[in-house]
Amino acid sequence: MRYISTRGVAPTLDFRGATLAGLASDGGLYVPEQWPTLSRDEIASLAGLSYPETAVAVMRPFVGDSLTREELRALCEQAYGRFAHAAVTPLKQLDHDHWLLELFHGPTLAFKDVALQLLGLLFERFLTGDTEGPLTIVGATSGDTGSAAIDAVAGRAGIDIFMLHPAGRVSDVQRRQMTTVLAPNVHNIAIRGDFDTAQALVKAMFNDPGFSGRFRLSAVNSINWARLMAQVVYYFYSAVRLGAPERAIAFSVPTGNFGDVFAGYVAAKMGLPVAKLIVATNVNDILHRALSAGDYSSATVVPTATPSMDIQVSSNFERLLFDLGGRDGVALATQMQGFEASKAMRLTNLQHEGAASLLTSASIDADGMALAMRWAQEQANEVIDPHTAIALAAAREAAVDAPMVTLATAHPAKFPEAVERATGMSPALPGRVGDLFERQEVFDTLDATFGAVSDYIAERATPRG
Ligand SMILES: Cc1ncc(COP(=O)(O)O)c(C=O)c1O
Ligand SMILES: N[C@@H](CCOP(=O)(O)O)C(=O)O
Repeated sequence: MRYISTRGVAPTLDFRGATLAGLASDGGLYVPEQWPTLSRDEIASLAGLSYPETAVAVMRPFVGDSLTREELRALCEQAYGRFAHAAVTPLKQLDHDHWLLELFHGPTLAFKDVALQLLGLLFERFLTGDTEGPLTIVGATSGDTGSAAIDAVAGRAGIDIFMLHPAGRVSDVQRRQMTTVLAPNVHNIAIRGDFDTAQALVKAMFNDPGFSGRFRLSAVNSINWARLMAQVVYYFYSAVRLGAPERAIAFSVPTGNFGDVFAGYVAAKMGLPVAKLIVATNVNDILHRALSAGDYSSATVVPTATPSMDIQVSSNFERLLFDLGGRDGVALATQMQGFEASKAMRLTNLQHEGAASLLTSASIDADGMALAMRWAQEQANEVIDPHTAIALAAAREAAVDAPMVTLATAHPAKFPEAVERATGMSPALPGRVGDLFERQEVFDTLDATFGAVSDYIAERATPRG
């Protein structure tokens, strides 16, 4: 399998190369040259497989020659062996039509662990015997990617990680899950700005030839293809349990950076019968405006009780626009450069109408979120996190004639205040996070400027060999 950039200029890479590169050198994102497909029989044969076995079957075509089947199996068993539930991503039924897909049984209590536990192992495997010098991972987080990535790479040789989070805009649990990891290769930076600014700074460092020439940069955000590949697996795993390929399944996905829902799009491209993908946003609803009216124009980020989704520039939307727009890298580069300059863009008819056949969207406000939390509690005695509630609210509004799976992306104890406000319940942190509130925190706070952040990293990272 070869990987091409959405902007058409960067070199084509194999899976190992795309994983280590993170972002393409032309500013685009890597995508597979073509979508591999699984036949109906192959999908049916996933029934009864364990999560790691399903992961091997779904990811194998993407990995190509970069790993043998046995190597991939060993990495999946190791990655998913750390999950606290035997099913790794269990389904829970809420009523006749609605299920929750619980994605938060990993070490840091959010869906990010599903991909990042594997990505940490992939980095280690691909760096073994490599002589190009240590990897400098630079990432941006609105709360959950940061802790999952840090857990996945803390203490690993040959890797330094610099994680930017928006100061004061993540929950206490999220912040402490990052800042109390005191491994020498972990560097936490609170920036005076929002997540979009942090993400733009990360991309600017990749795109600055002086900086990226000096350090061997890589990414743990969903700009890294390997992240999305690992997330495709749970769409197959859950759909097969609910009757696919004989019946089509709908998914409602709480969405910010468009990574999780794009993984669902990939599953559909691979042949999984998906009735609908619901893109559920909070009031930071650029994606809802784009999908419903073709208007992808960024607005000021409003802080909400779903901080992980307080995003107005969604990285992975570029992958969708590329695929729907006929995979024309030159045209997409012009479209994206226009957006980067003006913060506004119209979808072409091809992109807008192409999206509508599979994707629908909803913007859910604080009241809608709280109502969904109470409904889950009253209906099924389930305490859900606010991000999950955004998607559940959208799922309950949607007119879709298919079993509906809402992706439960975080454990409610990551956001105790919002849960308590809506339901009166105070969810307890699972024992696996340990004495989080007793540990010492270490992080630095910086202005959200390229100079401040790149100088900070340059002083601490190891230059290329
Ligand atoms: C708990 C939670 N739910 C939903 C999302 C949105 O996912 P995505 O950015 O892949 O759209 C995030 C952040 O990514 C998150 O942390
Ligand atoms: N909500 C995310 C934002 C970054 O998303 P990613 O999937 O691109 O890493 C977070 O928790 O940091």
